Amino acid sequence: MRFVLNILKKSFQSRVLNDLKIRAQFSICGNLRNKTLDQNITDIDEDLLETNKEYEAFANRYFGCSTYHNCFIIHPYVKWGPQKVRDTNPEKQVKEAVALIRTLAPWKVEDTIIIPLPSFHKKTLFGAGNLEKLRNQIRGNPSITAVFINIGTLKNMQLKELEMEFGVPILDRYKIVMQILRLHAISTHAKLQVALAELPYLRARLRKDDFSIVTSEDYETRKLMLQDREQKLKAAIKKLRSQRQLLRNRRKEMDYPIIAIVGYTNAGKTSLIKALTGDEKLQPKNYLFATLDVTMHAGKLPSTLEVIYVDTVGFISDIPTTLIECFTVTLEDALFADVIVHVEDLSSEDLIYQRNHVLSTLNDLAVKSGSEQLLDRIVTVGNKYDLCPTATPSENSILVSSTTHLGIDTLRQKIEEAVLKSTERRIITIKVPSGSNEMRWLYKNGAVISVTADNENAEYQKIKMIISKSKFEQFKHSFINKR
Ligand SMILES: Nc1nc2c(ncn2[C@@H]2O[C@H](COP(=O)(O)OP(=O)(O)OP(=O)(O)O)[C@@H](O)[C@H]2O)c(=O)[nH]1
Ligand SMILES: [Mg+2]
Repeated sequence: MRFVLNILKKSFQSRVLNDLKIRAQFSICGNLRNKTLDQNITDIDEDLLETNKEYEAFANRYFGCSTYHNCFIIHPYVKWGPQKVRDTNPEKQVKEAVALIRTLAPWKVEDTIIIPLPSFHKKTLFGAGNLEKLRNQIRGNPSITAVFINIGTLKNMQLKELEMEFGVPILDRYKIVMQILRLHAISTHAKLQVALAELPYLRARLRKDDFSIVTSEDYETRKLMLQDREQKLKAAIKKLRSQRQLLRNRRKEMDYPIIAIVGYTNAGKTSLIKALTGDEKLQPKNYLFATLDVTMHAGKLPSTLEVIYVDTVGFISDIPTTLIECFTVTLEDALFADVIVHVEDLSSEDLIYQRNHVLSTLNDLAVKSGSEQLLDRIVTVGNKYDLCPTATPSENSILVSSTTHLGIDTLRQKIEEAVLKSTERRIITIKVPSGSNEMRWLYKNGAVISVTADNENAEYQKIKMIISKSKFEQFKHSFINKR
């Protein structure tokens, strides 16, 4: 493989063969053992992801990963009106802002402050009194190297004004989330999506009065550079999309039920899959956006039915839709799942807010893609129950602890019920002659739960098994109708 790669690398010179491996880690199941689903994405221009110096210099000015910061966090919030955020409070939102910065370790938080505002529209964001107070506090503390204003996206004018007022770089949620994604993206797939997510932000920052733009030609060149990059990235992602479609078809052909695990970032999705499958290779991490790649993991349900769990990228509130859209390609896997498991973090102070955010995003995605039926296939899980046994979960949710495995067996049972319903599989008991073709056929095309001797006829055996509606029809057609 490496030899082939080298030849291709040489012959394409500035092009590189990027290897996208969507590897299903079929670790514990009999039938699934040793099967992998590998995909190669080829012919991606290396400039897209690595060596375009001009683009890197331009992007680094805005996303600047080169240095780390000691941040002063300002959480502005609107008390009344349409911009008021519901189901949460400023103190909880500040905690999330702190968690975002900690995810960028060694970045640090120097201090935090909450400021009520009448709206987010003002040129300087804050009124004169607050501005003066903040200016004194920030300029008077030399250890503050950046200010993180905890709102989705600041306007150009606000960035410029505040940078002048405070004398340090100004960051918003888009910038911080981008920074995290840039650091955590490992696979080609994730990197491509992150690269595409950067562009709308950069485009909005591209200004004729930028100090680095001397002539209007500079401005046009950069505009074209962004356009060109966007086209190439979109083409590469389109290719990925069709490859993922192929992969989905292949999975469908294999006829293993697919269970997508979704939820707010850090809710414990990866940990839950680890608990459900026993896959020791999975590494849950206590930071936001630990998972940026969709991975597949095999598991067994109580009846012995083999399923594939899909780990997905976590949701987060208050980031622009352009950023979310870049991850919809990964969420498409969730949309094609047979069952969706929505993991909630019971220990989160912002549980209701996170729940509503996940459900409304799923709802939007389902409506957009015309797959509303998906919303009836959600199993809700209250995770981290060990941390807060007194928490009030949402109705019908299954309480579990992915670390102590409390409630995991009950969850497997619930998932099985949901899978049987959504895939029109059912549990049947059927008598077949021992060692017959019928018996072999059933073993091949269903999940056998148990085999017992038939007391009435020693030549027959009773097979209890799970079988899909279509396979059962096939069985009747090939065997029963011919008896
Ligand atoms: N005490 C306790 N901790 C848990 C539980 N489940 C997960 N955690 C911890 O929560 C943190 C996040 O877990 P992950 O499984 O990485 O969460 P995730 O939802 O996959 O996160 P992202 O991929 O970043 O969106 C880790 O430190 C886990 O050890 C649980 O049931 N109890
Ligand atoms: Mg994860």
